Amino acid sequence: MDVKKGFPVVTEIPYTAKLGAIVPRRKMVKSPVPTKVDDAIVNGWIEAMRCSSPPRKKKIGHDHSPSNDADCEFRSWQTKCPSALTSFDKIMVHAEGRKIALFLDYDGTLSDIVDDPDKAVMTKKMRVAVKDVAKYFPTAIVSGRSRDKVFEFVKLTELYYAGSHGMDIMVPEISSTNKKVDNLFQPAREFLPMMDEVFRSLIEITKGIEGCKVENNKFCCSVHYRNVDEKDWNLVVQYVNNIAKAYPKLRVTHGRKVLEIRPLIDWDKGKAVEFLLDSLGLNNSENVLPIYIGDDRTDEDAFKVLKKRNCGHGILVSSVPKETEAVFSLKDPSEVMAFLRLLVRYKKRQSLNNGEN
Ligand SMILES: O=P(O)(O)OC[C@H]1O[C@H](O[C@H]2O[C@H](CO)[C@@H](O)[C@H](O)[C@H]2O)[C@H](O)[C@@H](O)[C@@H]1O
Repeated sequence: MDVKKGFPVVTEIPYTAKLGAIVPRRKMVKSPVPTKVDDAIVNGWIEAMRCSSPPRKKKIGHDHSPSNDADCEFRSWQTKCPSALTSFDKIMVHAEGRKIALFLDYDGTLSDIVDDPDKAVMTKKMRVAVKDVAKYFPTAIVSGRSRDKVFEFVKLTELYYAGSHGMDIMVPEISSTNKKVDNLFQPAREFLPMMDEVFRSLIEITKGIEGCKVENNKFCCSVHYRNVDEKDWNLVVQYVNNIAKAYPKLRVTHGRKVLEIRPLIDWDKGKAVEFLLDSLGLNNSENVLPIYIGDDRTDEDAFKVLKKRNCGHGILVSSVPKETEAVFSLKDPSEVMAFLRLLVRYKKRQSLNNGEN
C-alpha cells in the first residue's frame, strides 16, 4: 500500500482476490471479513439494484400485451400521482398570491438518462426553457453531481446551485458594498480528505470490473453499474460494502443504477431545499409556493420536506409507477420542459393582466 500525503492508496488489487481481504483502508484498520450481515446487505442491495431505473417500456402488441398492461398500470398510478401538465390549472390555483420557487434535479429531470454519465448533456431547448423560467421565479438546481460538474452542464449563472446531494450549496449575496459575493455552505466539509481517499480506493478496487465507472462528486462517490454485466453486480456491491465498512462515518445510498458513498450526516436534498428557502428569504409558506421536480430516490427527501411543511408540490419524473412522496408526476424531461414553458406562459399572462410590462 502506498501512502501519499498521509492517505493510503491501494496499488495492485487482483480481480480474483478474496473479497474480504481487498478492502483499501487506513493503516491499522482491520480488514473486514464478509459476515452473514454482509450477505444480507449484498442480497438486499442486489434486489434494489434490479428495481432501480427500470428497463424502457416495450412498445409492441395489442390488448393485454406488455405495453398495454404497463400503460394501464401507469394510468392507474396517475390517479394517485396525477400529471402536473393536466393538473397545471389546479397547481396555479394554489400558487394564487404566492411566489413560486423552483427546485430542479438534473439527471433524468433536465437531461435524459444515458449510459455514459459524462454525456448527459442538456438540450439547447431545455436550457432556454430553464433560462426563461428563471427570469420569473427563483430557480435552483439540486443535484447529486458535484456543483462544478452540474454547472458545466447547465451553464446558467442566474440559477442557484446545490451539488453533492445538497452538501455543496452556493448562494450569491449582495455585499454591503453592493458587490455580488459567493457564499458557500458545505456541511460535510471536514469529510473532503476522506472522500478523496475513498474515491481513489474505489477506482482501484473496481478497475477490473468491466463497465464499472466511479465518479467523484466531491462530497459523494458514485459507483455506476449501468454498464456492468448483471453477473458482476455482486462484486460491485461487495466492494462498495467493504469500503463502507472500513469508513463507519460514511453511508451508502442507491440511485438509478448507481451506488453512492457519502458522509453519514443529517443532510440531504430536503435539508438543502429548506436551507435555500431560508437563505433566499422564501421560507414563509403563506406567500411562497416551492415546487421541486426530480426523478430519483434522493429527490424523495425533498418531496417529504414539502409534504411535511404542507407547502409546495413535489413532482416526480417517471414513466413507470413508483412509490413516492411527490403529489404530481411528469413522464420524462420533455414533459418537464413543457411544464416549465407553461409556468412562463402563466407568468406572462399574469403580468399582462396586471398591466405590467
Ligand atoms: O441528483 P441528480 O442530478 O439526478 O444526479 C444523480 C446522479 O445522476 C447521474 O447518474 C445518473 O445519470 C447518468 C446519466 O444519465 C446515468 O448514466 C446513471 O446511470 C444515473 O445514475 C450522475 O452521474 C451521478 O453522479 C449523480 O449522483
